[in-house]
Amino acid sequence: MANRSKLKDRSVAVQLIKRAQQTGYRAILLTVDTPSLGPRLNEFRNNFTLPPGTSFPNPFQEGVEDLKEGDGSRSYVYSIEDVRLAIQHKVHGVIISNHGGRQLDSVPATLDVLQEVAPFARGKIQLAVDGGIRSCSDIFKALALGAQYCFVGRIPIWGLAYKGEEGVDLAIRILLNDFRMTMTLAGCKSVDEITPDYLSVLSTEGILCRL
Ligand SMILES: Cc1cc2nc3c(=O)[nH]c(=O)nc-3n(C[C@H](O)[C@H](O)[C@H](O)COP(=O)(O)O)c2cc1C
Repeated sequence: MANRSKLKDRSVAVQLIKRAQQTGYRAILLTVDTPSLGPRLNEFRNNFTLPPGTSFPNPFQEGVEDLKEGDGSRSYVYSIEDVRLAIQHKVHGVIISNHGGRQLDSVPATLDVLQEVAPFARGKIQLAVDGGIRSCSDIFKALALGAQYCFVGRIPIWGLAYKGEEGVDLAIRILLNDFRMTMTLAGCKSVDEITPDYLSVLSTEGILCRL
């Protein structure tokens, strides 16, 4: 099979899922919004490449070139419709993510999407969010808007660059300690107490509303 056509071949995905199942994995996480890599100018400017000897061994033996030609047959949206489909197909959870703002310019901030979809998802499916989470108060806002989970990408990477594994551990500990402090200062004794009542939102008309 020509290497480039692999992503279009659904049987490759089926094989991967079967391998994961046989190996004992109990969950899989699917990225549905990368039919092709976006124009990542920062990565181009920084000459971002995988270090020699690193590759994507699961789908391809040969390297990352495969990702440059996408599978346009997979459509995607970034909205309630995604969540509705996920519920319909009995998916356990959705991560609202914009790949850290690296994939498509001008997509909405993930917190704004979360605010839109959370009322629809409540009680039906779990929500996680990432993209632009830089501080403990960002986590607090995400939980207040209705996320059950909040992920970070760059923060552990910065820790890694600073001091390897120890740096990652430090970055996560700082974030968690600060998050506990934010809860204390906001007067929340448990995560369940973090609700939209703690937020003020500026509407598109410039009006400051209490949620
Ligand atoms: C250098 C870098 C490489 C990434 N590679 C992938 C990837 O291969 N697949 C993926 O789904 N997300 C990838 N991401 C996105 C992260 O999983 C995550 O969604 C994002 O970094 C969260 O945003 P934040 O960095 O603002 O916290 C990458 C992010 C960075 C910064």
